[in-house]
Amino acid sequence: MTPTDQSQRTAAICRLAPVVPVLVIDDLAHARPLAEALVAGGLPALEVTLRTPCALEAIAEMAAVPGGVVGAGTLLTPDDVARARAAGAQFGVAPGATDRILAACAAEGLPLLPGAATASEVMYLLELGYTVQKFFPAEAIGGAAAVKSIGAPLPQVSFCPTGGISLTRAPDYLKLSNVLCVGGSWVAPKAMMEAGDWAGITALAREASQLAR
Ligand SMILES: O=C(O)C(=O)C[C@H](O)[C@H](O)COP(=O)(O)O
Repeated sequence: MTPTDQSQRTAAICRLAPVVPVLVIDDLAHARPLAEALVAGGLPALEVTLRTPCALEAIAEMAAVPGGVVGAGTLLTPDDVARARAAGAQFGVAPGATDRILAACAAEGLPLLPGAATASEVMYLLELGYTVQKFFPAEAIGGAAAVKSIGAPLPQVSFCPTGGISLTRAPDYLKLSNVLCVGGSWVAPKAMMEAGDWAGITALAREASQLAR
């Protein structure tokens, strides 16, 4: 799968809603109700980070939830890519980009949202054909002002800024012409998951899904 094809696919996924929830799932039993709660609130694209032992099983459970589009985040190795694909991930997200990760996603046919934090990183990925990228860690590297500035010389690249973004920060990004959506963990707080407060998570998702772009 070429980088151009991958970018077309990730652009479509990013356009599904203004926010892609970034999920850290510690308990496999949370996977399905969490996905159902977020989809019900209007956030269909879900990024499950491969940071917990049950993450791959969680992806497999969540992939069966109607209306959801489940991807794997924190892809760090080619093995992560292969296992995410096998679990049913429909897209991948990485905090940065290495040649090994890029090659693995191309070989596995997994559309990747590769991470970039500088103009040089954005340009490198653009040369390869990745026109949709994650801007990470967004708040720490200049926030919406940095995304806007990079868009002046590089308007052909669109971003999903992620990292430290909240409901109140999101609008600054979403009004930019080079932002398709933002990623964030705020819609799935650990305490609400542990309390089984799925209605509360649906309410957070609904609030996020109604952000203007
Ligand atoms: O796991 C990845 O692939 C990452 O690149 C990191 C995540 O995108 C951030 O951890 C988002 O989390 P918040 O900053 O809490 O919204």
